[in-house]
Amino acid sequence: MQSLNTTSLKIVNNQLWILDQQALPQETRWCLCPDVATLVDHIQALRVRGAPLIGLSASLLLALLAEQGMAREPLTLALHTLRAARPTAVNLMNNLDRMQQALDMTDYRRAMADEALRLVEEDRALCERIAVQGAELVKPGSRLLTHCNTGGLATAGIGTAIGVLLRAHQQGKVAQVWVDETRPLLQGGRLTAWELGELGIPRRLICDSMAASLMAQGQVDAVWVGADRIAANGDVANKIGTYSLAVLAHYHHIPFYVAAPHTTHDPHCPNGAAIPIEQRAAAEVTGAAGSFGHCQWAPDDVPVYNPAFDVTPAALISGWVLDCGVITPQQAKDGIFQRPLSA
Ligand SMILES: CSC[C@@H](O)[C@@H](O)C(=O)COP(=O)(O)O
Repeated sequence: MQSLNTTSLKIVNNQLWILDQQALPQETRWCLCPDVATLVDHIQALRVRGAPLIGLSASLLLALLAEQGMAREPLTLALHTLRAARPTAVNLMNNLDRMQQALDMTDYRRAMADEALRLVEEDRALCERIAVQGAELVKPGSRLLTHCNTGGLATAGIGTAIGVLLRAHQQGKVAQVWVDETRPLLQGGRLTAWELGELGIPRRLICDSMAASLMAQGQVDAVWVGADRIAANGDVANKIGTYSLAVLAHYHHIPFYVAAPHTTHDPHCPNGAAIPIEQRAAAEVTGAAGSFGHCQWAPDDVPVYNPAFDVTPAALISGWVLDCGVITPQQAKDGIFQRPLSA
């Protein structure tokens, strides 16, 4: 397969490498993904993460395995194993549906390579279109708040919500980005704080619990987040903590925007309650892991609740900023998300 280079995925000599998003920003470490078990482990450990990137990494690995001579039956098994790696982000399932169609073709080896690379190129283009649409909504001098990480690390392109922040910044409209640290896995504190720095976007890190008082002080002009799945009624699953930001934004009359590619939309999922929410290990909440090793502060025997995502009801969303346009609350109420969307 031809070489490929994105911020966090690369193909060199027909091998897939992922940038370890658990090691950043202290260390830039690339990990090899020679087989399905290794990639599933990287995905579950969030070394590869972000809705679009998970789907792209799985598609690229399948294409490489096909090229290396893997037969249809083991490829089908591999596809099903990858599909189950993480349950919430529907981009994984949507990408794998397309890889399944390629696998069904006579020349499936060629078809899978072409499809995986097409998915990467499409994701790059989708990010660009989201950014163009979103930047128009940003007013000059804005202080924007974002949650989790939605940038080049999480996609093949410039990102979703962070892509919007980048284009708006290039247009001179961003005074500052408030970066939620995003407990428990700190995608904001580790990844977004780093990525915005690399992009030269003025940013200031806060603990998640500080957003409310900032809003009360009038220091947040809009909230921009990504999405892992958009249901048929417009409800959105995204990183845990997103819903509380939406409630806070609503109370303080602050616009709350969701930026995502149409590949994050799932018309078969009727509403947020039907979105499968991944539950994760207690150790992520009882302590923290990082370049310093693992540090635990909670008692060993404390019971823990650790959902990786929450659901923001459509009623709290000011606009769904997609590659195919900005969906308004009225359009969502009228059922636009009940039908498939296209680029
Ligand atoms: C462009 S990434 C959009 C979402 O995937 C992002 O906001 C998010 O929730 C990521 O969760 P993660 O658990 O880090 O994969």
